[in-house]
Amino acid sequence: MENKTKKIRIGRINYTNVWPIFYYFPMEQFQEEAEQLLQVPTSLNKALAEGKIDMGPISSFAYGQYFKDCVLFPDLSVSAFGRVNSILLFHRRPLEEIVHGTIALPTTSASSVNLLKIIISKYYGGRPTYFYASPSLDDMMKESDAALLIGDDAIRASWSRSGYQVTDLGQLWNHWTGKSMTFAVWAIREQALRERPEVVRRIYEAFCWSKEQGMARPEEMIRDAQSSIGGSELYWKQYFQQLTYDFGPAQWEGLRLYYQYGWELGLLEEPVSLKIWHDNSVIQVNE
Ligand SMILES: C=C(O[C@@H]1C=C(C(=O)O)C=C[C@H]1O)C(=O)O
Repeated sequence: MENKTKKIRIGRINYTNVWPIFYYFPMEQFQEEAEQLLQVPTSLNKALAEGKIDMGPISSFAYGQYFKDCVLFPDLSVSAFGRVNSILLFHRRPLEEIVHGTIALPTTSASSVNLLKIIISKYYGGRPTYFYASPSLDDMMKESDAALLIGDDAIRASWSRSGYQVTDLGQLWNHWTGKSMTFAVWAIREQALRERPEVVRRIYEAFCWSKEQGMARPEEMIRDAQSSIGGSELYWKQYFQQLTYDFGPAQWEGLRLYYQYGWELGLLEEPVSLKIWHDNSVIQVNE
């Protein structure tokens, strides 16, 4: 029997990058059954770990930390096969020269912060000093050689003519590995899945429907992004087109490599297994 009194709490990342999946999400259909919490990724990661939300997008790195309690939904993610345009490292000198320097990391991110650590360690042999800071480029750069920004903070900073060199981490990952990188995954706590399988299935189907709508008619979403953040119609059109919202074998392959490196470098405590929801059962992806 489903426990019908308990609402499903859905997290929502407060960046434009999730709009193609959330923009048309019919929340009004779930008024009695679900509620939404809008936060930056690290707050949602913590909320999911503590059981304060049940499902929604979290940092892919956070799934690597809490995978024992969670399952991932197929076909939903924020990924890129190359450029992301909103996971950006700003640096004063060429990358090769700053990999032993001081790098400021945003408190909002888990996936990208660890992606940067992996790339610098694995591919540049660097050992920088990292420190965490609020996502403000000017403040971050006061005492560092480089600063990482994600989401809308990165987009705004990329328009600011700061004079810094800019490296796109999605592009860098793809350059070194030839693979896709997944930044956000759609997770569900296994407990919620056990307690409310039917409503969870309907919410998942509504997300898939919303994603189809977002892909098929992005015009209103693009106008909305222009008026709330700025930028041209072309900018947003390309931004949403360059991101991938799927989560299938190509994304799993890139993510598995990311988790493997994360484990090898001691960023993750143990090897991560990818558990994917399928029609109310769970499939383990090994290869
Ligand atoms: C593509 C992005 O990915 C985001 C990056 C995250 C992270 O670094 O932890 C988490 C969620 C994603 O939405 C972005 O910030 O633009």
